[in-house]
Amino acid sequence: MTKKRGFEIVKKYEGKGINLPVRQTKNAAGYDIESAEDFVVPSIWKFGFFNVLKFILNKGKMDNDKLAEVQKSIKPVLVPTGVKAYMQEDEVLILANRSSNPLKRGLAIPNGIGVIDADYYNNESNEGELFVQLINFFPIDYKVKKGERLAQGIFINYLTTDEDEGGLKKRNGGFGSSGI
Ligand SMILES: O=c1ccn([C@H]2C[C@H](O)[C@@H](COP(=O)(O)OP(=O)(O)OP(=O)(O)O)O2)c(=O)[nH]1
Ligand SMILES: [Mg+2]
Repeated sequence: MTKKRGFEIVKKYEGKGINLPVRQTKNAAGYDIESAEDFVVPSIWKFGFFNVLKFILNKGKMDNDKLAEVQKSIKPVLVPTGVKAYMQEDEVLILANRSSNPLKRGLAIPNGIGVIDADYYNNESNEGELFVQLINFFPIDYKVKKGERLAQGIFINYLTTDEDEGGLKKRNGGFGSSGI
């Protein structure tokens, strides 16, 4: 069988009990993607609240170091999955949240959806490992268990405009690797 699309375990997590994503029901669109580790998604309030309050009381003025500290405390986390996805050149894997996540766990994907490009697979910086970007808007930290299903991956085709042959850059990572 020629390989068209699928998931593989990245080298770093070989032999570490990672499950490849599966669909739960016959016609489910999404392959459920699990956390590769126990992981804490800190509440955005826990560390940020008092700093934000100070910021407001200070009428929006804050020195750069303090501001960096505030932003860091509210930053989303990248949960490792231990898996990478291969697909055809005209395909993309969409990482969508599970609808139960905001309701039951306060977990949201702040980038809306994750876009996993076909050329992310086996990139030289992280081998193409998928990461789920999350924030926790509930007031207490959320403890993710290894193997907990956090997001779902949906493979789709994408279209390109006339005479577009693609960019010239080589993908060597994610999360801003192509520049500002
Ligand atoms: O939720 C996500 C979103 C992205 N990625 C990886 C795969 C994707 O191919 C790469 C780049 O994503 P995107 O193009 O959305 O982010 P960017 O900020 O534009 O980064 P880059 O400059 O690397 O393209 O990061 C993930 O692992 N999870
Ligand atoms: Mg990009």
